[in-house]
Amino acid sequence: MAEEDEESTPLLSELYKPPALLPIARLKDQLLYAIETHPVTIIVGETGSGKTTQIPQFLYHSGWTNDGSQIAVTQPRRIACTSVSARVASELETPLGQEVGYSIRFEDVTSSKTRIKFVTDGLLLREMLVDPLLKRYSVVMVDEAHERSLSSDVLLSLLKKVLRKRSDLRVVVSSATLDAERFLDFFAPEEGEKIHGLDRDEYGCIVSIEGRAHPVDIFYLSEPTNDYIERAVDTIIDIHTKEADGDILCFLTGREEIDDCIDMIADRIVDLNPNFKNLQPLPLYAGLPSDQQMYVFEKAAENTRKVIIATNIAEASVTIENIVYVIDVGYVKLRAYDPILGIERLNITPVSKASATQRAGRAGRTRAGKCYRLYTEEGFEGLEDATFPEIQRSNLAPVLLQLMNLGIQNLIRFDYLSNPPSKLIVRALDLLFSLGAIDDYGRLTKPLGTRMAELPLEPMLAKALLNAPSFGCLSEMLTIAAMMTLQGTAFVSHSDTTKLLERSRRRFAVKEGDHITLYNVYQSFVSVGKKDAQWCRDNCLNHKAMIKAVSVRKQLENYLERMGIQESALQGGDVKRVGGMEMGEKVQRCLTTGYFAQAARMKSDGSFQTVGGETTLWAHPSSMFFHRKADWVIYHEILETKGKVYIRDLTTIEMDWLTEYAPEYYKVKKR
Ligand SMILES: Nc1ncnc2c1ncn2[C@@H]1O[C@H](COP(=O)(O)OP(=O)(O)OP(=O)(O)O)[C@@H](O)[C@H]1O
Repeated sequence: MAEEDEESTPLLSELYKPPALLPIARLKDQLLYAIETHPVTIIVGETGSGKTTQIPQFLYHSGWTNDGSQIAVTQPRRIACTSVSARVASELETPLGQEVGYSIRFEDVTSSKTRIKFVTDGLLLREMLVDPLLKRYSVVMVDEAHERSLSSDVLLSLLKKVLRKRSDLRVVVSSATLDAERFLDFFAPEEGEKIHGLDRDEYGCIVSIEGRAHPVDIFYLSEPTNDYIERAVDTIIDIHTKEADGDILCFLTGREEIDDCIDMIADRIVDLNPNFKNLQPLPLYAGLPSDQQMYVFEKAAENTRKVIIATNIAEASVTIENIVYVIDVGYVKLRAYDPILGIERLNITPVSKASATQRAGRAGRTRAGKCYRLYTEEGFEGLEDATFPEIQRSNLAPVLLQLMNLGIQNLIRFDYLSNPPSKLIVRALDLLFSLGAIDDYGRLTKPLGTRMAELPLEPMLAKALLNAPSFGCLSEMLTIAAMMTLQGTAFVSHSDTTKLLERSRRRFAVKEGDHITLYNVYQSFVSVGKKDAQWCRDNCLNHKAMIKAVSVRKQLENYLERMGIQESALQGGDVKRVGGMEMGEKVQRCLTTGYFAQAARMKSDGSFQTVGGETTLWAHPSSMFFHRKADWVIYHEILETKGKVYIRDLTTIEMDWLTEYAPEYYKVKKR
């Protein structure tokens, strides 16, 4: 740290005693020295050694924020930001949002006092649009870098550039695997080069932390299983009936499996001896509204054992108190984007060793634990070391748009940690070009391209929203965009309320499709005064999610206002339904200008066919066109799961609009 801070640091630093049991406590001075003397420090430590919660506090107490700067700690997932920031705030005995805060898309719980900020890696990338050198931060810690999320990979590349311009910035990369050398090598100056007077050996260092909070015993199957859900249920019941107290965390791959597993547990509880009926299953997956995600952190009722059935969102950084038993089925659902067909596939894939280690690490955090791997030890040895980088299997359009807005022109030769396949880059550039975000020379257009990059929405939705004033439907599109950011969490669905949910969906439905239906949901919510939780329950709506939509809509409106985009219709308070042809058609046309590349036509059997006819698609069960007839539609999302390609959020359109709003795109397609 700078010399003028030194007088105040010893005092502060001595005041702070990290939890004595944590292995990282022994390395505090070594760590602080490493960070002070090297621009880049790579931390390799066992799970639970204290990296995420302690390093930011060490830095805070030793003066890295004395001049008003902040420490950013990035996480690949929102749930890690919210839960770990709450933990660090409580260790520092300060209310969340004061000295310690978090920032995730559309939710900023920080203040002018905030010094330690947990932030999703994607959001920190966005911050760079307004603060390209990240000047407000003295240290950026990229946590869970081994997960190789798309945003954290791109962030590392940009941090490498920023470090060359800022000799005062420190980057800490925390990784759970032995990939440390690779990260170090990525940042280091070339052989013979010096940056800020430092050569290759002086520029970065690796600090390893041995040991963990409490031991975890690992158990394997002697024979592989061919039904891991059933095996997981057996294991849960075995633990519950035979093992000492302590909650259970079981990793499955997705929501459907989680729902099945919870149903199977419920069936099994019926047959259990009355002494063992005290088992409380709780789901945890990304699509669950955030207040429901938070239930898993609450204490179980007295004499009750919690069993949390989760996807890999609970895999890293989070600590759920009292988890003693972890069950790992050994699989994860990974997204893989097909650049030829433009489809995202959700493939069930074996986990990597790094993931398996992280999963086991969710036990043994507050006491000794056990991890049951539902595969053999040989199976474990055969796993890949680390997860395949997301940048090599994603739709890159959103991130490339942001990179271009940061002034990075040559996206092919950009300094990636792992190069994305050129097909992915080409597909993304094609899409951005057809949306009008880039010109013939691959430069961002002004103002459309830059505005699309600035809006925190994916490019097609951003384009439709920006086009709304010209159709006279800005107010409606703002609402629709806000509702789309809820990603399907507006309606609450439990298997026991399916019928009720269908009835409620029908109440809001209009023939134009899902987008305007969501608009009607929002308008009805506003018309009952926004506060009525009972009204939401009666309509199978999630009250918290609806409140969020109101806040998101306001934030989007502010973005547009800053861009000078307003519309007289924006007075608010208009609760008239937009089912009538006139406004409906405006919205349909406006959506077509953003989503023309995702158009399909319904066939007589109820399936859909893409424009080129290459792929058969099915309306997702959450869409009104799961049951109803349509002709041409545009859709928001396309996902293949278990060999079937689903489209979500559909709106009907006229075929002619495709050539009217995207003549170039459809000319090329016909050839
Ligand atoms: N919410 C919490 N409640 C109780 N103890 C906690 C909580 N959060 C953290 N801890 C304690 O602090 C330890 C270190 O947690 P931390 O998240 O800093 O570890 P880490 O090294 O970053 O691990 P990982 O890479 O697995 O996230 C835990 O093992 C646990 O003992």
